[in-house]
This record gives sequence, C-alpha cells and structure tokens, in this order.
Amino acid sequence: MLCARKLCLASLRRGLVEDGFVCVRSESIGDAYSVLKAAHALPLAVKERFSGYGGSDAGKPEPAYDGGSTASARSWDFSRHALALGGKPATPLDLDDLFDRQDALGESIAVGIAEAFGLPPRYLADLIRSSERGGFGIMRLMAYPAGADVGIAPHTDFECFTVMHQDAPGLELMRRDGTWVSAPLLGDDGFIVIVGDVLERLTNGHLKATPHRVVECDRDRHSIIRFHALRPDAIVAPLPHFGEPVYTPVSMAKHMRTTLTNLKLGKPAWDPVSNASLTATYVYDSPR
Ligand SMILES: O=C(O)CCC(=O)C(=O)O
Ligand SMILES: [Fe+2]
Repeated sequence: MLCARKLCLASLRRGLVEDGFVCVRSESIGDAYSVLKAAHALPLAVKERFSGYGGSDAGKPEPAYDGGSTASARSWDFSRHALALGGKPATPLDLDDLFDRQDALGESIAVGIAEAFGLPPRYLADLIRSSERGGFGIMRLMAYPAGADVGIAPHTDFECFTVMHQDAPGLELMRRDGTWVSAPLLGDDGFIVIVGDVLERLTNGHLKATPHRVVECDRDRHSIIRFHALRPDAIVAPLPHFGEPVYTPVSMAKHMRTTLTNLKLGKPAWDPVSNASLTATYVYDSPR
C-alpha cells in the first residue's frame, strides 16, 4: 500500500506534469490584504517615492508580455535581494514577516518538487535561499482596478516556481492541452503553485512553464504573488536524469537580465500567434 507521503508526491508530480499547477494548503495569508489595500490607497506622490511601486498611474506600467496589450495591473514589489533601483527605498511597508512565511512555504514546496522528481530532497530548497538573507525572488502585492480589458497579458514566470493567492477570480492558467482554465478561489489558506521557466529548463522540458494571465474583472481584484528564484549565480541546465539536453545552460542572473531587457526593448515574452511562451525556451550562447 502507498503511504500518504508517496501519494502526496505522486499527486504533486501528476498536477505539475499534466495540469501545470497544483493547489496547496498552508498557514492563512492573515491580514496581508489589508496591508496591501492600504499600500495601494496611498497617494500617487507617495508611491512615486518608492522603487518597488509599478503601475500605469505612476508611469511604470506592467510590461506588455504579448507585445501589444495594456495591462491594468499595479504592484508593490518587494525582495530582500537587489530591488533598490535608483537609490530609492523599495517600499514604505514592513513585509518581512510575510516574506518569511512565504520562504517557509516555498521551502516545503521545493522539497516536495525535488522528491517528486527523484532529486536529492534539498536540491532546490538550498538554491532558492541564502543563509544570510533568506529567499531569492520577489513578492508582489497586486491590485487590478475593475473594468479593464486585460489584467495582465499571457506569460510564463521567469523564475523556478511561483506561489499565488487571489482574493477574487481573474487568474487563468493554460493546461498542457492549450485550454485556459480559471484558477480556483481557495480561501485564506489555499495557494496555487505554478511552474516557471527555470523549472522547465532544469527538467529538460519534462515540466513546462505554466502560461497564465489575468482577464478582465468586473470588480477590484487583488493578489499576492511570490516568485521563487534560484541564487543569481546558479547555472540552470537540464539535470542528467531528464535525458539528452534540449535547453542551453544559463545562469539565473543572465536569464532574468535577458528577459527583462528584452521586455524593455519591446521584445515580447509571449507569442500570441503560437500561443506560447518565448522566454522558457530562449537559446543562450553562453551561461553568463
Ligand atoms: O495577479 C495574478 O494573479 C497574476 C500575476 C502574475 O502573473 C505576475 O505577477 O507575474
Ligand atoms: Fe506571472
């Protein structure tokens, strides 16, 4: 008979391979949405003083991942690693406690994914955090005003995996068969985990980065997103037991730099014709 742990790992594996996402239960998100709403309600002049705020109201719109649409998303972004752009403070918020809780959940998920795919249990967990400052990657506290046509255009996330929470419907995920499904509302303690570009590359395409988008909402919507990235110097290359490599090696830092620079140059991250991510399969001529 299969033990509970094995069943759990088998359903994690099946969900990530076949659907591209899984739902997990954890500690409640608590009062994070009241912090988020208060931060979004700050006057524009205040928001402009912080590097971590982005939105068209502050002249820093969310990139058009598909090269054409205008996203309504506004976001307070926070990271413990390199987000102090232009010498401005990142946010007026104290987000350390939420970030720590996200780190703890991310670590459990990283161990689960490693075990589910036959890797040493701490293989990913040790790459997604530094011992001094905690987890890599960015937390986003997002707001989508009611009524816009596009909340956020289709894309895949550039990091290893993403943990998502929403307070209203709007997030859609593309399944492996190309159909879009609405992400479920899971209550205070339920989170959606999706695959990022880095996990696709590490598994040599065994897992595919999960395309997702936020569609028009008829009421204000908020979400709390956490990207789990690898340490910047980690080389992302297909692991040997996933067969003959079909992805080129690249450092985490270079993958981020390349995807973000391309977006700034107007090169989309998503191909609306083939309905597929462009970033997950970038070909690199050198890892750094
Ligand atoms: O708000 C959401 O649910 C999705 C946000 C997202 O996809 C992103 O920030 O990359
Ligand atoms: Fe995303």
